[in-house]
Amino acid sequence: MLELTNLDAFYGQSHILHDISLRLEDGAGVAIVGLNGMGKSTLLKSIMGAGPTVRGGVRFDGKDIASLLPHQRARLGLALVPEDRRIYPHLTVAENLALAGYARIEGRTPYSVEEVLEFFPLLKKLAGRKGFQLSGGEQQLAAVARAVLARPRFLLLDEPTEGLAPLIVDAMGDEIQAIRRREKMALLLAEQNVDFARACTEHVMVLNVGRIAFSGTWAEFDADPTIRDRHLSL
Ligand SMILES: Nc1ncnc2c1ncn2[C@@H]1O[C@H](COP(=O)(O)OP(=O)(O)OP(=O)(O)O)[C@@H](O)[C@H]1O
Repeated sequence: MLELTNLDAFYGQSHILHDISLRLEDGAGVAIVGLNGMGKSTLLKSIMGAGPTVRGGVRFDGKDIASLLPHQRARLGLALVPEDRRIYPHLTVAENLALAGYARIEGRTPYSVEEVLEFFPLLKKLAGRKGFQLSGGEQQLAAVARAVLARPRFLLLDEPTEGLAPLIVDAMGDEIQAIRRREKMALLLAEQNVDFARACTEHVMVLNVGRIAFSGTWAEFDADPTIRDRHLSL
């Protein structure tokens, strides 16, 4: 289980996240929604220990991991796919995936490249293509697949649908749901696309200027349209 208690995050003097508490049980799916600049990416990076300065509790299976380096958190089973994708442009899709096989998670055997390509049929057709020959959406799929290959327990996805065509968004949603079911992989998804987020998760948290403005199930979120109007409309 991943647990944040009274977490604050800073970039230099800028205080970005305020008093965030969150529990993500094994296998659970939580979406973090909110407009641009509300702190979604900062929250994921804070969990990974990759960027902001963090104050407060970050616990994994009851152990304090707040002082661990990102690669040490990765070895415990946390995986972050950042917004900017970072696929190696001069390696093929299959080679990009193969690299992830070296990132071992304690107690887990990674999938083979072939197995992961079976989970992502769209990528299978592109296995021999180099990173720079892929569309933005295909690169994003490859980045998600690369994270999945190591079989993380907690997958942190930062706006995977940003700028993608609706067909790829649908395919990605189906694939993420299928993998979650198969692996019991927990998902923390930062998203602006509420429909995609709803399809992939069971719970939702709304961030507003670095604070939790709402936390509940999607049914609770849908039952009160003022949440959406107040926090998700421009
Ligand atoms: N490296 C940084 N240094 C200083 N401030 C930053 C840095 N990265 C983000 N910020 C600021 O932190 C705040 C939260 O940004 P963050 O990227 O977490 O928001 P977000 O909700 O993920 O937005 P988006 O949907 O645009 O990615 C913003 O005010 C942003 O300008």
